[in-house]
Amino acid sequence: MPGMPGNGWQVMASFRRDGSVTQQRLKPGTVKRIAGYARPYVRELVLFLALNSLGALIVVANPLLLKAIIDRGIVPQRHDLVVWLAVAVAGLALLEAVLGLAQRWYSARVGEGLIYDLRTQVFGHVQRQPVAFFMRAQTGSLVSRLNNDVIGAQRALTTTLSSVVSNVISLVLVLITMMILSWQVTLIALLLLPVFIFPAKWVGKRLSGISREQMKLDAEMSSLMTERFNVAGAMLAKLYGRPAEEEENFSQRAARVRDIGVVAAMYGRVFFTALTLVAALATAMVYGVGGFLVVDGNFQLGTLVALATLLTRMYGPLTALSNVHVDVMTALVSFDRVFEVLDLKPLIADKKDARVLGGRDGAASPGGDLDALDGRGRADGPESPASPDGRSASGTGGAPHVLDVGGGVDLGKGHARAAGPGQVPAEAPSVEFDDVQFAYPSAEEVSLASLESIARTDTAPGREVLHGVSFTAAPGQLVALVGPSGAGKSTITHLVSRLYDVSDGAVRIGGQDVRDVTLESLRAQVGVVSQDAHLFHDSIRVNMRYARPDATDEEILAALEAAQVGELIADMSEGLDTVVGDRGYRLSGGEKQRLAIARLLLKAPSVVVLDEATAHLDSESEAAVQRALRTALAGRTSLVIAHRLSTIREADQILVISGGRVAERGRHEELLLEGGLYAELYRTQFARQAGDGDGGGRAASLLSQE
Ligand SMILES: Nc1ncnc2c1ncn2[C@@H]1O[C@H](COP(=O)(O)OP(=O)(O)OP(=O)(O)O)[C@@H](O)[C@H]1O
Repeated sequence: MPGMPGNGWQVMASFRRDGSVTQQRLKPGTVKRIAGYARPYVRELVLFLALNSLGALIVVANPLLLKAIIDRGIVPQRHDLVVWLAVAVAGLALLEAVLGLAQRWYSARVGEGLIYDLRTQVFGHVQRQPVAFFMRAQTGSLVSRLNNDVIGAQRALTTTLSSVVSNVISLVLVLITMMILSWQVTLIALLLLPVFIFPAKWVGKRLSGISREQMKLDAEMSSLMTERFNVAGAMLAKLYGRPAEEEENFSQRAARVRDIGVVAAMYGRVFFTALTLVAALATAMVYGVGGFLVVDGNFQLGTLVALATLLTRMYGPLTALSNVHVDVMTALVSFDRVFEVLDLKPLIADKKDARVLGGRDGAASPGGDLDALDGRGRADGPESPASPDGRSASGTGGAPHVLDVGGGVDLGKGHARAAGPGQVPAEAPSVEFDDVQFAYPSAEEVSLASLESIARTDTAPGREVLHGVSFTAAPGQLVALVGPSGAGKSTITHLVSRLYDVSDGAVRIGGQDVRDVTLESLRAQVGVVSQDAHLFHDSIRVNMRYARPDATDEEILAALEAAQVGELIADMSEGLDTVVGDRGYRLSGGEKQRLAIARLLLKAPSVVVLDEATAHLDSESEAAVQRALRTALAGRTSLVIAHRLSTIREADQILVISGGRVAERGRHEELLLEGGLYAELYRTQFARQAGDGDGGGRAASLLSQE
């Protein structure tokens, strides 16, 4: 397009950016930190910028060659020179093409390399955040931080840097050359510039506002779709929704997206047209004024053509540079936002001198790096850790993974000690809560306001949820937690696997404070099965191996068998290769929990934390889950949020939790006779199960004796 600045689209993209970023304050040291990321790519960056500068030289060389062709070849009618100069123009074009490819190679290497570095770092760091972080942060914002901001950050080093460097160089060269050729014409051309720059700035501002609005409307429309089209949302819409109203609601949002799209397109076109028009007008003016001078013999024809060509290469860079501060700030702010995530210290991390849980020597983990989940070598290492009293502990290191436990374990009195050798961990540690106070961490401690959709208002420290909870689960004991909703049962279980840290008091496993041991060794010993156990969208084999990567198919099948899902898997045509999870084979609630129990058996932890499923299961699944649980709990110290009468009846100790305190404790029959909260709970929650052949007949009769 004649008079069209080569990088018109790029210029427009720059004006679309949100100009308000320039008001943001960067954290001190951001630029220095970015330089740290650029360091591994210095060689590529230098070569890239050198190639860019060479490209800028060609921008000027080309019009000068045209001038030479006209003034030295065409006008004096020198055929040889015309041919040679034309060949030179062609050669230059070829060189430009090669330069372009080389530039792209280096910019892609630097850019993609940097994206890779940042992305893997952010992923690793986010993974180490406590679960509280994920409860607050919106998955969408988090993924966007991993994608958009990381990409925005790399732009700082490639696109923005290169456009600044090449625009400055080419602009300086173009202006100098034009001045040399004719300072009068150059001045006239420059006079036209404000005619464009000011309206461009105005349209640019409008454009960036429209772009922002467009993104917001797009996001709203997408989230409406995501919410309505996920399984739970679709189900709710089917049961309660009014399709006509849903459609109307959606069409209103889509219409706003459509309308703003039209406005954005028109503003974009106006901007682009103005840019092209000014360059074309300037060209006309140069030809008008310069042509006059050529006719009068004051000016060579070639000079005129060179000036007109150079002119078209002046407006693009000038306009781009007039908005460069927005580009640079956008890129820097992206870096800042990525750094913000990287700087969020994980609330739960290994202490510098963290020991291996149950470790014989309790040696400090290597390196002592707060960020690193160290102690790996020890946890999986050959030395078999032992509990403090010198007995060999299991779960970490040398825990036997033999799963020959399908034969039914007597869960009657003393069930915990019923496990034979080689079946389950030989010795389980005690679990002790010592005057535990706990408040959920405040948002400020665990999250970033910018990752939450609604502005964070609850910066106040969380209200205390547990008040002086003390109890001890002796090795191999089954402790059942019961209590009204919101009493703090789940919270207690979260503290065992250190999903959160206590505010005061201590949680000890085998006598060791969980805060003093490595997370890796802690999680190797503590197995958790939640109510709605999550399975990845992958094969059963992969899901099972998540618990123990080196498990053989035989071991997996044995675990499945012991968890009462062996038959189900055997009936599947693809066996262990069957894909389960969100979009895979649909498992029932009971099957899912049994699969999770199988995963736990494979892990062979010595402490089990379990939230029994409340979902109503038919009596067959119920019995199967119950059998699976017996296997899972045998010989292990277990803390179970109990919803089944059979479990609480078998518990060595029942803790009745109420309002964050242990209100009552004892065995089933003792507590029933006390006639307190437990008896009340029994009446409202569990007595019903007594009639379901759950072995609660005796309990029911006890109650009726009151
Ligand atoms: N992530 C959280 N952040 C802040 N407060 C929380 C969080 N989770 C739970 N709470 C609060 O802690 C208290 C105890 O909740 P918890 O989930 O432990 O109760 P629960 O006894 O397990 O209840 P349910 O039987 O209904 O699951 C409740 O008042 C709840 O509102």
